[in-house]
Amino acid sequence: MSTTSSIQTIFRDHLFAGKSALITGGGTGIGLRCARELARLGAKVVLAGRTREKLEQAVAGISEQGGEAHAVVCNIREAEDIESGIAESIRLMGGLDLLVNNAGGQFPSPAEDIPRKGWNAVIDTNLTGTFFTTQEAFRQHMRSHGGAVVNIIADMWQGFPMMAHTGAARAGVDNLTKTLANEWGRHGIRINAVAPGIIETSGLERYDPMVRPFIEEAAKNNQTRRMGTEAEVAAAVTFLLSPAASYITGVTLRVDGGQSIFHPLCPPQGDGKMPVFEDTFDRVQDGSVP
Ligand SMILES: CCCCCCCCCCC/C=C/C(=O)SCCNC(=O)CCNC(=O)[C@H](O)C(C)(C)COP(=O)(O)OP(=O)(O)OC[C@H]1O[C@@H](n2cnc3c(N)ncnc32)[C@H](O)[C@@H]1OP(=O)(O)O
Ligand SMILES: NC(=O)C1=CN([C@@H]2O[C@H](COP(=O)(O)OP(=O)(O)OC[C@H]3O[C@@H](n4cnc5c(N)ncnc54)[C@H](OP(=O)(O)O)[C@@H]3O)[C@@H](O)[C@H]2O)C=CC1
Repeated sequence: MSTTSSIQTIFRDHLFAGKSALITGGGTGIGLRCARELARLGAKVVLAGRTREKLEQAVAGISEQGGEAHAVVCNIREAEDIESGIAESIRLMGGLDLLVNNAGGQFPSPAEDIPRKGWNAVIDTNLTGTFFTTQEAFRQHMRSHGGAVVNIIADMWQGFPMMAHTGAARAGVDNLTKTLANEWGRHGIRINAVAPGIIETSGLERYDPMVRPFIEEAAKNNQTRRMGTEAEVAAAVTFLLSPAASYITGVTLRVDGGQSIFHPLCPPQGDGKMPVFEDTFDRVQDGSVP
């Protein structure tokens, strides 16, 4: 497979040559950025999600940039979808070495107003869906071949006001990350997590526009004084999947500009002096760099 050499990221070419990666929620946002990075570095990728059109558009973008990508329609809230989606991914790629459990979402609501159906939807997606996707990857491939898994969670370290459901689910995944790292290390499997702060993605656009000012205000409460980029999260995920992290398992890496260490005695100030890390995927795609 050839890759488009003009795309610049922090990782060396062919880092994942011969590897197969499944990214849930890979059709958009952070998941798509991870998929593009892994494909650029030589991995075959499967993008899984519920919406075929989004997946196919994403696959076409990766193919145009010289990567090998496939779409698998799969709702991680459905046990049968997970089982068939993992089987299809293994069939398409010839294996499954890397798994990014990125599919997820929630809605803002005061805890007292969360309806049972909404609570269940968020737990089923973020906690139960993540667990059974990982279990199925283990049963169908990783138990006998090893692998590396990264779970995407969130900054819920001080609780998650207005998002009690996702706070509980993501804390569960943080704990699962440690349990599975302990249980499956003997099979050559590493499992880690990444906990993003507030990241500028298509996902934020799915919230009611009335929520946007709150998100922008909240995003100043970190040492960079800005939202994170998809590239900054994807770089952390890629590192944890790579051989450079071969002695790391069971950890959660916070990619939040220091949001989760906010301290009232020294709150973030100023305009933010830390540079943004951006790759050049978008600029190559829109033609602004060759
Ligand atoms: C006011 C201040 C708020 C401040 C908050 C600041 C927080 C900033 C930090 C942000 C950090 C995280 C960001 C992200 O993760 S963005 C990326 C993820 N993407 C999303 O979250 C996408 C948006 N969410 C959804 O798609 C849905 O919420 C959901 C996760 C539930 C999945 O939807 P799905 O389509 O699968 O399910 P349904 O639509 O059938 O919904 C099932 C039931 O869920 C309840 N529900 C859903 N949406 C709402 C809502 N907006 N309000 C209340 N209840 C909701 C409801 O019971 C649904 O069933 P019914 O429709 O039958 O009633
Ligand atoms: N952006 C941010 O600030 C933060 C994001 N995160 C988390 O990062 C992850 C990626 O979010 P982001 O890229 O921002 O947002 P997106 O909404 O763009 O990504 C979520 C993806 O998950 C897919 N998805 C949702 N539900 C399911 C399901 N039941 N089965 C399969 N796929 C599903 C969606 O596709 P489809 O709807 O077509 O199925 C979509 O592609 C999410 O888990 C999110 O909660 C965490 C902290 C902060």
